This record gives sequence, C-alpha cells and structure tokens, in this order.
Amino acid sequence: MSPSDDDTSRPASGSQTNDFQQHRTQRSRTGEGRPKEARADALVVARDSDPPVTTEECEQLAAATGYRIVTTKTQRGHPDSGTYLGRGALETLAETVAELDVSAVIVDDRLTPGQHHGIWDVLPEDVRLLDRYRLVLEIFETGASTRRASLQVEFARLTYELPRLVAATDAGRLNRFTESGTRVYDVRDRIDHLERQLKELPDPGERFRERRREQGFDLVTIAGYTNAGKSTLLHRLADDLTLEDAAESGSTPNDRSNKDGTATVADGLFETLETTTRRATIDGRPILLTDTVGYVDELPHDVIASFSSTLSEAASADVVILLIDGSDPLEAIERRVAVSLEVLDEQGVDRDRLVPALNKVDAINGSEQRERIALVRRLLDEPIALSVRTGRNMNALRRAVASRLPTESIALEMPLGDDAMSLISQAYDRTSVEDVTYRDSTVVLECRGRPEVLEQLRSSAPSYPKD
Ligand SMILES: Nc1nc2c(ncn2[C@@H]2O[C@H](COP(=O)(O)OP(=O)(O)OP(=O)(O)O)[C@@H](O)[C@H]2O)c(=O)[nH]1
Ligand SMILES: [Mg+2]
Repeated sequence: MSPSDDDTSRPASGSQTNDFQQHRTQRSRTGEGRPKEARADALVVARDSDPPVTTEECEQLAAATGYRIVTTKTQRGHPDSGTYLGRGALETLAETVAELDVSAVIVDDRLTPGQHHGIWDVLPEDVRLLDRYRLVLEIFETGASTRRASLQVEFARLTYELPRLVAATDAGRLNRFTESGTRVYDVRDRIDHLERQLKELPDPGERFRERRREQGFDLVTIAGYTNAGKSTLLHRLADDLTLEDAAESGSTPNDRSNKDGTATVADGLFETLETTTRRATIDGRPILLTDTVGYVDELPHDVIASFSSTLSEAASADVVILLIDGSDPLEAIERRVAVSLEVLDEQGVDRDRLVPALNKVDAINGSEQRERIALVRRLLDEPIALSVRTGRNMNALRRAVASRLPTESIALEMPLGDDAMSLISQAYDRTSVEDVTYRDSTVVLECRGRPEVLEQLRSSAPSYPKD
C-alpha cells in the first residue's frame, strides 16, 4: 500500500495503524432466525476514506448468500485505481487468505474490472473474488424462482462479468478467470440471446397494471431499504394474510418458499426477492398492496428492478409507503433514506405520493424516536412512527394512505329494485359507502372512491323510465 493511499491524520476505527485492521469474528453472522448452511469460509475487505469503516451490512449480505465470515479487514483511504487496496495491503491480503485457507474474498465496494483483476491476480487459483454487486447478484441467483427472474439475473451477471472477462483475457488469464473456460464471444452471444428472450417474455407487472386499470383498483406499494419490515407490513394489511403467517420462516438462501411464495419475513437482507401483491382494504375501499424487493446501498437498482419489477410497481402506484427501519442508528437511517429516495426519484415517483413511515419504534426509546422522527422530517417529511409488529399507529398509516388516494364523492338516486341493490353491492365492494337512504320508491347511495370507479357506477346506475 502506498502511504498516499491513506489519510493518516484521522485514526482508523478501533486502531491507530494504517495497515489493515483485522478482526476475528467470534461467530458466523448468519442472521438471527434464519439458520443458513455455511457454504464457504469468506473474508470481507472494506476500504473507505471516511471512517468508521464498517462491514456489518456487507457481512449480512454475505450471510444471506450462505458465506461464513471468518475475518473482516478494514482499511481507510481512497481506493487505489489499479489494485483497489494498494500494493502493501494486497500482499497482506494474499498472506491472510493463504493462512486462513478461506475460499472467497468479498470486497465491500464496487470494483472496476481493472481493480478486480488486480486483486484476482494475487489470490490462489481456487479462491473466489466477489464485490458487493456480485454478492447481491448471487443472492438473487439462489432465489430466482421464475423463468423470467432466472433469465434476468443471468443477464445481469453476464453483463457484469463481460468487462472483467475482457480484462482477464487481455492479461492472458482467460481460463482461470472464467472458471468454466467460457470465451468472451460466447458470453456476448449469450447476452444477446438473453436480451431477446427477455423482450419476448410477458412482463407480469404490465399484466398486473392492465388488470388494475380495468378494475379501477387503487394501487399501493410498500418500498424501502432491505429488512425495514415491508413483508411484515404486507401481512399486517392484507385481507387474506395474518401476522402469524409472517412468523419467521427459517428459510435458507436456497429455499425461500412459503405458502405465498415470496413474502417471507426474516431478519436478514433480501429475504424478499420478487414482488408479491395482495388485496387489502383501506378506508373501506379495495386496494392492491404490493410488497417489493428492498433497496441496498451501492447497487445499480435498475438491474434488480428489472429482475423483480420492484421499481415499475412503485412508479405506477397511487401511493408508495416508504418504510424506514427506526431501530437503525441515525447515520444508517440518513444513508438508507437517501438511497431509497434516489431510487424512487429515478423512477419518477413524486414526493406527494410518498408516505414515510418509521417502523420498529417498539425497539427504541422515546428520545431515540424523537431524534429519528426529526431526521426523517428534515430529509423528507413527517413520518408516521409505527410498529408493524405491535400494531401501534397502524390506523394513522391507513389514514395517511387513504388521504393520498385519488378520491371523489357521489350521491346517486335510483329507483328501488334489483338493479339498484346490485349496484349498491358493487359500491360496497369497490368504494367506501358513506350512506344508503331508502325512500318510498327510490334509494340514495352516497359513496367515496376512485374517480374512474365512481364514473363506472354512475354510468351503470338504473335510471327512471322516461314518461
Ligand atoms: N422490533 C420490530 N421488528 C420488526 C417490526 N416489523 C418487522 N420486524 C422484523 O424485522 C425483520 C425484517 O422484516 P421483513 O418484513 O422481512 O422485512 P423486509 O423489509 O420485507 O425485508 P427484505 O425482504 O429482506 O427486504 C423481521 O425479523 C421482522 O420480524 C417491528 O415493528 N418491530
Ligand atoms: Mg421482504
């Protein structure tokens, strides 16, 4: 490592040395409540010019793919453009890898193809090198349960690997880099092929929006950083699910299935890998509620979005609940809200449609809650402080969502009869009915709901016979 790599005026977290900080982890970080088979021992490396350099989230991501983290190494300083770590640190890394006999090195950052190659070069043949992006793709690879998802994740992986493959080829390391000996042109062909196949496959999100447009449903999406409690909220609000269904499933990275496929709840990152939609009732009106894949820092969300259609769900929603994990430290909340807003902004979700909610307030004390509310208010807007687990403030959340749904009111006077009764029953199914008044020969229905739905009711209401 060259001395200029490091900002020596600031102490690294936990130590005064400029070299790697090595921490032996006492236990594998497998995420509570979700036992995982350890697939391989791995070493996590992080480098940042801004202390403290933490690896906690990366370790959780690694655990979500089944890696057992035996050591973390943190280093402060700007990433070296060629080797990421700098020469000296690279040598230390190679020694540690040999000494501990780990089978993977995980770098908590996005490596350029050149940096990837620079580190790769000093590692033993059979040691895998993954950066944060590749690590997350691996989670998605193990969790892809539909054909579309498998194709999309393969597309993302190959697009990521291609420039690295080219870098390795230039350096005459083709066979070693590719593991299976795939050649650059094979990969290019495969990428083209996948792109064509994906274009031909129907987009389930598009079908869903189509159906919703026809039926006049309100659409509410739950978005937020991974592990914020989104799936738990879906279970709390959906008409046909209960919180008991959400009891931690103990699924492994390779088996995330439960009875509804994707909306499993567990204390681990990226438990949900595909969107799940359920019917819910808010303010008496039927809505479609969608649980989405969580966001995570330093990840091109377009890839994950196309994989899961998470973002298109948010873009077409009437209301997006932005769920924030209130049990996170303040700095983490600040970063995670920023990541979430960045992704939502990219998709053109305007702030008027956002309902910020600070979850897990059961896990923090009153002053911590006040600090977090003030922070979110500064970053975005006044959040609703709630606990999906205990049910606290759920009604405030429902009211906030209802107040942002497109709403109109009508009063329809109809001649009494079967047609009127059938229309009233439709109104109960599709709107919030405020009053039904029976008179001698007529009935007056007053209801609130989505403008298109009210228009449909109005146009199909029985009318008086003309004299
Ligand atoms: N203390 C507390 N824990 C909660 C609350 N809501 C959810 N959790 C827990 O938070 C963890 C994550 O919940 P999930 O619902 O799986 O979170 P998610 O946002 O869907 O996570 P991903 O799908 O991984 O992005 C689980 O262990 C939940 O039991 C809450 O109100 N209070
Ligand atoms: Mg989830």
